[in-house]
Amino acid sequence: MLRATDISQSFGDEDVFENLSIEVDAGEVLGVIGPSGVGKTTLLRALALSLEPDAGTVALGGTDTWAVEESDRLAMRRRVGMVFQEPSLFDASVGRNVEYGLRVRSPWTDRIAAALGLADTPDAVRESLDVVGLTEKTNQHADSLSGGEAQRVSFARALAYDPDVLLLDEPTSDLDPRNTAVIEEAIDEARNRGIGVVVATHDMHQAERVADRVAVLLDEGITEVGPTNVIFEDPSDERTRKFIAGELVY
Ligand SMILES: Nc1ncnc2c1ncn2[C@@H]1O[C@H](COP(=O)(O)OP(=O)(O)OP(=O)(O)O)[C@@H](O)[C@H]1O
Repeated sequence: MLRATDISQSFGDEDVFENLSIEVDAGEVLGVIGPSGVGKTTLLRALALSLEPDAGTVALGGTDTWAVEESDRLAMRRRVGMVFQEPSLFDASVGRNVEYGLRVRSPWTDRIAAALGLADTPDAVRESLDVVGLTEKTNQHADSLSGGEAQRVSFARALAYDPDVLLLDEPTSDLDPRNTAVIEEAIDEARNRGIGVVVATHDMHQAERVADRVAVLLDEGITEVGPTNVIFEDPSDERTRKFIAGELVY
């Protein structure tokens, strides 16, 4: 579905990663774990097509995203949803915030819907808010939400437009256990819908709970990628083993 091949990125004289390859399939959750500052966010920005890597390719559905016209790349970018560590909602209702991802409504379609007496909230908005347990807050203003609820709305917004791939950058690092559990269930639901999900997290337990496969990103690049139970119980790379055991000090 989404595949980065031999990508390299540096900022000034700092190499973030070199010749890194990673892929996520439809309907699988890939965890990316690694210490803070190792380049998880940079990797996700490359996968989101918002950063063109210095070298290598990023292909979506087999098409090299940086070899196509800008307009085609923009269309491809819309097939990749992203949820950041900090939720950022607009100055509008919860429903409007989620609906933004759909980009199908306009004042004109609003007027038609009102004239015909149709429901004001599109099904995709209702269903996405249902996944994160917030349908009852559809008409509430976004600025009245708690941080955890705001993050759940950010997730619903990304889910609403049915992306092929969903990239989550430390989606629950500021959340309490209850909101974290809701997001993790929503990740499950995204997988069930056939979406390829990449979750970057420094919380190894979260990766163990939600991921089908895990990639371990250390200073040397990706030391190992494999099924979650193998990475946590029987890694083949010594640096992976040390990282999982908490023996690598950063
Ligand atoms: N736009 C940029 N310009 C310069 N340096 C950058 C830029 N983006 C990232 N970096 C540097 O690249 C390195 C990797 O950063 P990145 O945010 O990708 O790491 P991370 O693993 O996501 O860290 P964290 O878990 O703390 O968010 C850091 O040293 C960071 O300072």
